[in-house]
Amino acid sequence: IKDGWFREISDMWPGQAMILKVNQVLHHEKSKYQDVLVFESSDHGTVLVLDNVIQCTERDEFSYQEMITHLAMNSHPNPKSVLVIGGGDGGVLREVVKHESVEKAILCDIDEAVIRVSKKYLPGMSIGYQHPAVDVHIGDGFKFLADRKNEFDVIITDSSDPEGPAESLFQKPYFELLYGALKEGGVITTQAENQWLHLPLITKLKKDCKEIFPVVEYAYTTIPTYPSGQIGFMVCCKDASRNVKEPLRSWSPEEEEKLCRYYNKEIHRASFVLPSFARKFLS
Ligand SMILES: NCCCN[C@H]1CC[C@H](N)CC1
Repeated sequence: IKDGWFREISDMWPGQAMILKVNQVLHHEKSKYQDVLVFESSDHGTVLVLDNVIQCTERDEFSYQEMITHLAMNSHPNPKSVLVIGGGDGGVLREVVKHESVEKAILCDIDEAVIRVSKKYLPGMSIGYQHPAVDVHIGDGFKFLADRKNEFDVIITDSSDPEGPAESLFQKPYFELLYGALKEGGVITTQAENQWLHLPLITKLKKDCKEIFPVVEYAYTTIPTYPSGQIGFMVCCKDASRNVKEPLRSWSPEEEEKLCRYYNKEIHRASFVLPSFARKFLS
């Protein structure tokens, strides 16, 4: 932070940077895995930063948390057991438990500091931890999955970027583990980066996933404070006949209004529609 501004400078998005005005720093520590910073911004609410990368701001986190969750949950006929890998801020859990079918929601994040800090400074997201169906496991998602077979209907990988603790969550062995941990007809979504910045990585990710899952589709959402203003998701299903681009289940318009600020059944469909420069690599 310099002269009252936070700059998200990284070699993952060379030559550009999101910059947010800082009112005050609320917390800063070196956890076992990463640098953890929380600050009050002038216009984006409280902001969580890990290793100098914006993870979420109160102003626009709902876009990412709703889309990564409901693209998966509404592509499954009856999701009862759900696993979140990463997601320590609790936002995805908050979205998962909006589905009445959920009987068990496990969250596995490697860094206890993110959970601790989110419970203290991000109440609107960490509210997800309060639901009775939720269990929290601190550990490496890769290891957690290794001995879980045929257990989950939906697995959501809400990760940071490939540079850092989440590196293994972008490689093919991880997707083999996801496949094995899913029950029949299971669905996964993963944080799959930005089509303007990471097209080669996303192309490789889709290729790897297609060697494991019969259904693999890339979708994206708009989110102002992420690099280049959007982030994508890989949506995969074990059931070859499932069209994840169409919501299998949906809320009524009234319920949608009450439950979500970004996700709706039309945007579920629209999120898979890609610009030509990306479509030729990702379809
Ligand atoms: N629930 C927190 C979201 C973490 N995902 C982010 C995606 C974009 C990245 N540059 C940083 C992490």
